[in-house]
Amino acid sequence: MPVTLQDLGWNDHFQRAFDAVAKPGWMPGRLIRETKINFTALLDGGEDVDAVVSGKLWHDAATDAELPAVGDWVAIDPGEAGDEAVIRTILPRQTCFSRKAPGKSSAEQVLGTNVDIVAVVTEPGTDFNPRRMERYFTLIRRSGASPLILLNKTDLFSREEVENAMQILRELSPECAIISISALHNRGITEFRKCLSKGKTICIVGSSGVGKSTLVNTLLGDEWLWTGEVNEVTGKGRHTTVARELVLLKHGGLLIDNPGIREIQMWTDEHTLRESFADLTELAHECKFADCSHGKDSGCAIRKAVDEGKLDKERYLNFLNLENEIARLAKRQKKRQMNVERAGKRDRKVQARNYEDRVELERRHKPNHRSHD
Ligand SMILES: Nc1nc2c(ncn2[C@@H]2O[C@H](COP(=O)(O)OP(=O)(O)OP(=O)(O)O)[C@@H](O)[C@H]2O)c(=O)[nH]1
Ligand SMILES: [Zn+2]
Repeated sequence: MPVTLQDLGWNDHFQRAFDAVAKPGWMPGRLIRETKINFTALLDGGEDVDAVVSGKLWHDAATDAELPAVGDWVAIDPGEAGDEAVIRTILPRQTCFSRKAPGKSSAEQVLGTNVDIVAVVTEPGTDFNPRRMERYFTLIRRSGASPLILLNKTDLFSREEVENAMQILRELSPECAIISISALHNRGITEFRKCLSKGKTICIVGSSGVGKSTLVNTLLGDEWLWTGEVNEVTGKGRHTTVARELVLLKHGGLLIDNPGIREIQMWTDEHTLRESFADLTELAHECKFADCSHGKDSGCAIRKAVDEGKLDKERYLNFLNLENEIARLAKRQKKRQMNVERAGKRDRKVQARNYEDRVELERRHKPNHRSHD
């Protein structure tokens, strides 16, 4: 059966957005792969097409986060015969999963868009860290996606150990679904699959070694459907961890297979951060001093709650660390802004010119190139 737009996550929201901008001949497509020079999009029927970003779209993007990303629904202009297909617009994103780019920059790095569920994989052993989970939840909440916790490697732990870990996670985020699994032994996978209904996009994150690849392989098995090309040597669908890719799952649902988040840093704003610690922010109003640092200051309501055992110490420390993170981020952002504002405009113009030249060049060099003639 041919792949429909609905299978790919299309809905009324995107249809309306598309109808509002589309010119005759334009087609909706979902971006499944990004390379240095172009994107691959899946179209109605499951056919894929390579497309470049329009010069205007490139030019109008104030930040990298506004450029197309894997998961985006876009309007594609196939152009005249012989033209390279062009991405004209990004249809408004329903969710955007991103983080602060690795390193010192404060730029936002988009990991995947229109993601419905972000599954955080952890395990009851050495990786187990409620504080880190808080950080994931903050990122996920900010993206607009729903969080799901997969407690993996349960085959290595006793019932009590697993139940204990589950309990801690439940208290941390009561509204979040938690599934205990063993990716290696195929346990709990059926329950996990129930979350992956038709048109729903999932993204799997977690520390290195926690079992993400094993889980993805278990999930895909030999039944994973690559609508893209097949490797001539192995006869298998291409599955690289280098590029970010979106895969259509045979039993419904889509997976954005992300090359493992090794360095999870927060890209978030003060508001979101405070929201995830709303109870502590509330409590801070009761501190004696308005500028209480919740450290050694006298009359600190938060420290009092810790001392009285009403507030978990870990959560308190996490709260303090997050405050530091906000300050560091703000400082970096400010510094960057000063440098970038001057240089940025100039650089952007050069990039755009290069980009337009390249599009033009490709057009001239590949006069008969079309992806699916
Ligand atoms: N016992 C047990 N081992 C598992 C399970 N899932 C994964 N492993 C093992 O854990 C190790 C790491 O698994 P990976 O799937 O490579 O972990 P990853 O999260 O993809 O790691 P990165 O690629 O570094 O991000 C491998 O040796 C797996 O065989 C499980 O459910 N039970
Ligand atoms: Zn205080």
